[in-house]
Amino acid sequence: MTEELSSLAVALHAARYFEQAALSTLRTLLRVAGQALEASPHGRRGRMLRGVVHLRPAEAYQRLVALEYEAMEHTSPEDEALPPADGPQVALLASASAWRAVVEHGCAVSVDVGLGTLMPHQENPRRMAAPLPAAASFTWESQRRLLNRQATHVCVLPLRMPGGRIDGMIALEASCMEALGQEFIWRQMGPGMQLAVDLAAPYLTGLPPRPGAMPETDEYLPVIGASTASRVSVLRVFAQQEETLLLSGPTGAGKSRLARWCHERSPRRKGRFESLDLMMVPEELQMAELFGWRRGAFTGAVRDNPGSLARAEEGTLFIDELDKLSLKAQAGLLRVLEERTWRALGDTGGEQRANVRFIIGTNANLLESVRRGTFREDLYYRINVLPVRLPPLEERRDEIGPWARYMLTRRHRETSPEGMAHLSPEAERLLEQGTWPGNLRHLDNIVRRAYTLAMVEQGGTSQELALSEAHVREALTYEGKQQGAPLVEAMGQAARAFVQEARRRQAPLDIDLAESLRGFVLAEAVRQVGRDEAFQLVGRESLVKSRNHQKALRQELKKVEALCREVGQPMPDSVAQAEAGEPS
Ligand SMILES: Nc1ncnc2c1ncn2[C@@H]1O[C@H](COP(=O)(O)OP(=O)(O)OP(=O)(O)O)[C@@H](O)[C@H]1O
Repeated sequence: MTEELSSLAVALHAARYFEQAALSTLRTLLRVAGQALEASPHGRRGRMLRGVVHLRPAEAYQRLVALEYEAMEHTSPEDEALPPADGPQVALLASASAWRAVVEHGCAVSVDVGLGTLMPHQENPRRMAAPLPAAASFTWESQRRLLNRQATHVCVLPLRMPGGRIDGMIALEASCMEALGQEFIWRQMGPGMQLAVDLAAPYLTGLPPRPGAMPETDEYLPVIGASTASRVSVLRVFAQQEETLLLSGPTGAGKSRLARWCHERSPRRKGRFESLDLMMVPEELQMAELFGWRRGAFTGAVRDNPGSLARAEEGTLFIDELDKLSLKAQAGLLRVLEERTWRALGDTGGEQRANVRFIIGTNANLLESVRRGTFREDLYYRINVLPVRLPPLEERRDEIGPWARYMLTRRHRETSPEGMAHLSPEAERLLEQGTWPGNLRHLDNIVRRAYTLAMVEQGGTSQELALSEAHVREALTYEGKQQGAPLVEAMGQAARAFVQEARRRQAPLDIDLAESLRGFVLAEAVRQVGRDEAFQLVGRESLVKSRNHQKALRQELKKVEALCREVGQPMPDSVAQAEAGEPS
């Protein structure tokens, strides 16, 4: 092993790209494991299959590299013609349960696929005293997928960073039917292999990806910048899988479109792509929207309705803004994900089987929601199988220009299908320097507004259109004015309503009751983002830190209550919910 480690150190030192470091590491691990297997009692019947490096810092996939044991001798780390990062071989991913296990235990884990067990190697695991119970964490899908590719035993080693953070894992797969249910070779190999992985970890996380051919663009993903290229390569692999894909990223970053792109590249592309945006569905209707209903299931259900799940049968269901799912509907979704069966509301017949691939979108930090108790931990782990984070536009500035040009052409073709639109270099530069809190949606809005200004200037019709810096500048200025206007106007309206009410009444309406506006604002913020975030949103994070925000909320809501009492109106729903402490 010492010799292997020193040649690995030399190879890592020479590596310029992540892929080279990954292949050198896999080659070392597979060679050492292959020799150990040969020398073991299973040597005659067992064989090594492959290794896969998964780089997933901060809970999101960045890169993948796989190496088949058989192909090992034909590739060399010095070879510039490295295997494609998104070749079919990488599609053979290790189990999500294995990821959870290495993160929870902080050490290597042996997987016995036949038994469905995950055994941490260390006697004194980081979090749990006992090995993860098989049924609780190792799913039948993982088991089936591994067995389909002959893998009976898997060793998963964490990519540990200084300080204990785990930024990925390396999975080694072997086939040995005879050893099903038995201690395999991994445990005695573990410490040596972990040393190799610890040696490689800084290179794997620090080296840039190999600059290669950019992934192809298409109508669903018309722009791919250098910074998103490696994510797109990973997504190309994930699109082919059946497991749940979790797309996170800020609002307007393009998650819905990317979900559609994945569907179009999946074996389910002939089926439907169904989208359910939970932001648009009130909590009490979420179960109904998801599962559909039978006539008479509830007041107002006058006819059957199939629901999103049934509509997506044989296709893909994209559930956006998942953090808005109520705890009750979370339980329902978990059941479908685990058992693949469901029943429409009010249906007295048998359960239906779901043949659907799920893609989940969220701009919230779900792990944080788990900590706050508003999102189920078991559901989180069930959907965190193939997580990919879409960065904000700020982190992919190289894409701003190409996106703006694409959006301009797209807008122009809506009016002049044969027309040509041109974005001046100065206009492009101005856009590139801008800040885009609303990401691609925001950029699209500005381009559309600048386009309208240019059109007006050019008399309303033009086959050839030139968008100048002045148009973009004006569109941006207009935006500044627009942003503040609705708020000021709405406050004015509230003031008018207050005065009108005071005039209408026989008794005066005390102006101090106008302070209840603060309560309305807080209740609305709680409804939109939850209690802790609501206080941060309105600049009162210090109250959250000192844990005084519940009390402050109660005080503000009391003023709303006083106003409602005074004018003889019931409390609005958002206020009543915030008061009842219901999660938003
Ligand atoms: N692939 C794409 N092709 C064309 N336009 C796109 C694409 N991706 C994003 N856009 C533009 O950005 C806008 C936002 O994209 P999208 O709805 O996919 O973002 P999102 O991350 O799902 O946002 P939210 O979290 O608010 O639902 C689109 O309306 C469109 O203008």
